[in-house]
Amino acid sequence: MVRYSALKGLYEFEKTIGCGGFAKVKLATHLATGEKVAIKIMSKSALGKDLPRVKLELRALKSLSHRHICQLYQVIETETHFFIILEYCSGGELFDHIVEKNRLSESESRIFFRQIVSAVAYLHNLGYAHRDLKPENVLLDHEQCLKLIDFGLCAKPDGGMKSLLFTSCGSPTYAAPELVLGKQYLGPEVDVWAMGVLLYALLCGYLPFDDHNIDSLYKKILSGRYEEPSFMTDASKRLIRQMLQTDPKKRITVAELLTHPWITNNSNPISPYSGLVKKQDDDCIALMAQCHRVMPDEMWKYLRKWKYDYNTATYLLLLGRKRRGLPLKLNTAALKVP
Ligand SMILES: CN(C)C[C@H]1CC[C@H](N2C(=O)NCc3cnc4ccc(-c5cc(Cl)c(O)c(Cl)c5)cc4c32)CC1
Repeated sequence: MVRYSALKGLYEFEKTIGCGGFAKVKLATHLATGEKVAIKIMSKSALGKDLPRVKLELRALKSLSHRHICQLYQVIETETHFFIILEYCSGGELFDHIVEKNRLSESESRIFFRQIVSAVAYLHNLGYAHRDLKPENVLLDHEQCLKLIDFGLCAKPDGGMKSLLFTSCGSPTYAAPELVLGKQYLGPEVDVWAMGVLLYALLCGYLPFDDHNIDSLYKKILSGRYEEPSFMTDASKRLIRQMLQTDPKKRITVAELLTHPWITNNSNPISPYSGLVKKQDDDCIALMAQCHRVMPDEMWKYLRKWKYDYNTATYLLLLGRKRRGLPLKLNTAALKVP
């Protein structure tokens, strides 16, 4: 096990929980609170030309705060590595959840899909597009609550969401026709298509467009034709058709999804801001102030700068403990005075 000295005394590594592209993700313990975290480790030399992607992902993660988006706690950069400390999602990938249940009922699919729509609407309202939405990038936490991850392809086109993006990215199976054609495209429409593929996978247990041969896969995507199994209700079929619309201009928008009857189904429309998680909490601030031997307002003045240092991680993890009704405690040995 390589000793990462930059995290000594702050985090204790347990095991590798996944590898994606140029990153390794390890399970670790945040020593001041004892809470579990996921640490995404990237070696700068291995990143090479992908280094800007990390900067993009970090800029996105630092501005995101939503219950259905994996929360960033801390960023540690050394000469050789990036360590991105993230919310641990103990429920694993949504993909595995679907596979083990074969497929989900319409009502269970709706519960999950509402959370995805809320997270993507929040992203789009901030001018971001995820561009790599797929079941592997949707995780579950200990309460079966969904968390969107992997913002490495996240785009915030400088001209806002109207300017066109070019880089074809993400996985071909979830790629919209305009992406497959290498056409100019707008981020949000590409996310809506991928959400259509995701909802289809929830309801059917398999993908609308799939083929081991990439060219026949592309042909299927461009045709926009897919199977509508008999167990799908007419309402589900209609919604999927509106999302898997090959013409991006005719495709339903996330804003329309928020109030779509299949989505609301007589319950309240989804607010894209639901579950904002970063807020001022006096109990957590008081505990940290006491440990640092400073006044609470001094502590909050420091915390609200959101430096994503060890104190940000400690504060956000204490917030999570409080939300779960757990006692607030700190192991001061691990806490560094600011
Ligand atoms: C490209 N994908 C396939 C790579 C795999 C890597 C391991 C992941 N993972 C598990 O496999 N099981 C458990 C598990 C638990 N908590 C996690 C918390 C955060 C992230 C995470 C968050 C962000 Cl923001 C991000 O960018 C990345 Cl790469 C990962 C992954 C977690 C995780 C799933 C995706």
